[in-house]
Amino acid sequence: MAMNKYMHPRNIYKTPPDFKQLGEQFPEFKEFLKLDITGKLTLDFKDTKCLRALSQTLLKKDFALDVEMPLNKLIPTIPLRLNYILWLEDLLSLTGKKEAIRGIDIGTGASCVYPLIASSKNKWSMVATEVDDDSVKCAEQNVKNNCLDSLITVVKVNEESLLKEVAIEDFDFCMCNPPFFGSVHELNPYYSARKTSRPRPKNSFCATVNEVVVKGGEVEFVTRLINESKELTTKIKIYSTMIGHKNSLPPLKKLLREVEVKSFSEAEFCQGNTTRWGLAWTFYDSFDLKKCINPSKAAVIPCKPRKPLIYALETITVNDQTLHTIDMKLQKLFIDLHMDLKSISKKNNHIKYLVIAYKNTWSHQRRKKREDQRKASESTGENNNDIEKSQIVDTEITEVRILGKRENENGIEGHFVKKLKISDNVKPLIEFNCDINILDKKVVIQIEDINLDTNRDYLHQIMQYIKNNLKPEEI
Ligand SMILES: C[S@@+](CC[C@H](N)C(=O)[O-])C[C@H]1O[C@@H](n2cnc3c(N)ncnc32)[C@H](O)[C@@H]1O
Repeated sequence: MAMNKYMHPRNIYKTPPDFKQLGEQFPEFKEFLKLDITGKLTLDFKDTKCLRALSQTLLKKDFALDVEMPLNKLIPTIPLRLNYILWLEDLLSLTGKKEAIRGIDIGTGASCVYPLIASSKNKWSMVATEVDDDSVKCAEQNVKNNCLDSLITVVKVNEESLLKEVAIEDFDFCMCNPPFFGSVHELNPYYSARKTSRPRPKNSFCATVNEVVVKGGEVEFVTRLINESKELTTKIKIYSTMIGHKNSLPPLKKLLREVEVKSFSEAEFCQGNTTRWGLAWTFYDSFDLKKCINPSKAAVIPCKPRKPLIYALETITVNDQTLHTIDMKLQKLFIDLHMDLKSISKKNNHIKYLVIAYKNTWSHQRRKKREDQRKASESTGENNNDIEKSQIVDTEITEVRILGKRENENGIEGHFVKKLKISDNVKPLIEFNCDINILDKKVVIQIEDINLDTNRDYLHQIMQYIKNNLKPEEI
């Protein structure tokens, strides 16, 4: 139960179920309980029948669901499934839609566990897809047994497509627990030479190969999903998937950037001794998925609302060029600080950037400048005023930037980054939205951090840096 404290804050299994109570309430569960040497009632987690009894009992007790789970198929663990549903609730709340939510569960399995929980808990309408004939039959029976036919439709689909067969109408979201492994070999840690020292899994593992193994593993499976989403774009508001291995995240996030999603969000699902990950993306710009707090962080940080920091340049005279001039100056300022500008939207009197900093480049700037000048004067190497090449290599960030001075069509000189490469494994230090607005002939700059767990001091320091370097008299 090492990671239960990081479970989603609304997950009812944060406090582990009391086996004694459960046994008293459900006699069919009691027969699987054993006394351990300390006299505590326990379950044999290596026995698939015990795992199934626990999952079935929790679904009965907490969701009034009666679910058939064939022993030769994947036995769903309920705390993890609930973590995913709760995260979807958080993501959907960003869209503003509260009722008549419609979703697709790709690969629902024999239990049809996600649609059953989603529709009994939230009254969501679900289309559940599956390729395996036996699983389709069992899933349909489970829907019928729980009288949820009006909310859940099980569809037998073709292996070739993940969404296209069913995403004919519009949906609010899609979800997926993909086969995680690329080969049977990967399944058993003992087969993999690299992992011979790994302990045996604590839980019994029971599933058919097709449920958990797919050619190319989860990266290829989710790559297909991302590529299909690129074609369907706004047909589905939020695309999402579970990820079984952390190292699958970097290539998939890279692909999301390449297909130019409007925003994406990742989550960590912690339960018992297992961690899984979630990835969600959208092609809508009316909501920002980055605003969704990672459930494992929300579980441990107190949630107090944060206000954006505001700098109003009141003394300047606003003309047609003002917004553009400030835009150029701010872009140069962020680029000089080695920050990454992810998205820029420009509308009439408003400009918005998403800014990402990977290291603290804004503190002690004067000292850094003096050191740079000293190094430059000592240097005998090539130094060209127009093109400055610098290669900064540190343990975490590899950044290659070629800065060029150019004039735009309005004759305003600016610096332009030609190439900025940041390793996908590097975690941002701070991500913030920067808004420039012209309101009542005043320019207002507003910055707001996206993740609640970032150090708020950084935002204050960055705002101070902006104030020091963007003086009204210089506009
Ligand atoms: C890891 S299991 C997940 C089962 C269930 N959703 C759960 O969480 O317990 C993956 C499921 O996806 C199904 N599947 C594989 N490829 C599929 C495809 N192209 N379309 C729909 N389902 C697929 C498999 O048959 C399997 O039942």
